[in-house]
Amino acid sequence: MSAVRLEQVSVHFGRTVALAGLDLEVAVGETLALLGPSGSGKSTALKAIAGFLRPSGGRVFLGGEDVTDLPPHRRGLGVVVQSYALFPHMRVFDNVAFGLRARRAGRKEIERRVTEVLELVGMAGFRDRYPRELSGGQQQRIAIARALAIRPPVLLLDEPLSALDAALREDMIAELLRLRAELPDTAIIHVTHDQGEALALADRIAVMRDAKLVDIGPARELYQRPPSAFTASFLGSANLLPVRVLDIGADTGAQVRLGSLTLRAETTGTMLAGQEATLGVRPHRLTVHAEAAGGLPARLVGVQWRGNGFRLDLELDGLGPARAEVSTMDGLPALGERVGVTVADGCPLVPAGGAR
Ligand SMILES: Nc1ncnc2c1ncn2[C@@H]1O[C@H](COP(=O)(O)OP(=O)(O)OP(=O)(O)O)[C@@H](O)[C@H]1O
Repeated sequence: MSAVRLEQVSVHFGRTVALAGLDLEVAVGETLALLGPSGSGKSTALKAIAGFLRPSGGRVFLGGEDVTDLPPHRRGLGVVVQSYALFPHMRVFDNVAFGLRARRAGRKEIERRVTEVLELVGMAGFRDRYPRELSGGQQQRIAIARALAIRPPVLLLDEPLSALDAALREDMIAELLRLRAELPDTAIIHVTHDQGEALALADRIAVMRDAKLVDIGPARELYQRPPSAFTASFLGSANLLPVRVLDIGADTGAQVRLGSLTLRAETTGTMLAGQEATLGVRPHRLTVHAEAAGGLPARLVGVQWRGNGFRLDLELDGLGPARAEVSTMDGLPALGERVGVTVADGCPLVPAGGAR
């Protein structure tokens, strides 16, 4: 049985359609990331599951039970939002005990359970502090402990790391991975617009756009073989380059023509020789060099230093803009000059439709 199931859930705010007939199923113990650009409906989907808003249509099931008409506190879920939302006047212990007290748990059970979840998030020594005496990361750990105290079968996380700085976010990703391993029966739905977070944490990723689900699948599969151009560019920032399919091999993939280059490409779905198609080329799969060295002729129109390397904006002759990532600028022509660009073999062909 699934932990969460949405059947054709729609949410309208006046004339805005925030969610358009979403079907979604999350298994017991599974971590699903809801990924998509701002305004795509991720938070709305999460709020419909939590019961914070009532769908205009469709049904929400938890553990097989129809909870569409139940208020949030009767759904028994753990919820963590971006801005910790701890009670400022309560010590850590009382914050974490809140849900248990609301459920009239006994004093001994509260003591045992709060101690247990504070240990789980590595905050056992902080039980007597007030939220203002904690760092952002520590507050977010307490918010997670508070959500887990009632042993919810489903944990809903709405951008829980977005208020944290980059280094802390890395720590918290490691923390959430550890937590996930310790809670094998808890389903987690994690709303994020950060593809790195989704790839690191999720078993499956659901990509949303304009109130709809675009693609859903195992994280690695979606990344390596994106089923749509939108997912290719959103999950991995792929350049979408026009190619012609020259030949399809049984298991060697396809041979494609990109400008003056002939390349080997991975196929998804059915492709036919002679067909026009789109190649999804991630920035690190482009190599940039002097124009005389061959490849696709282009102009270098932007250079950004990113600490661990450079991001290059290119204008490919006749093919449009593309982005590359290189570790060094040594030996590369200067900004504004002509360059040659080569593309690695093995990039995926992306089915037509759903372009950026
Ligand atoms: N309470 C509301 N009243 C009116 N419109 C709303 C309300 N909440 C959300 N919307 C609209 O619904 C759409 C989906 O919003 P939602 O918050 O679900 O997006 P999101 O994908 O979570 O975005 P973000 O990543 O920016 O949080 C947006 O167009 C938004 O403006």
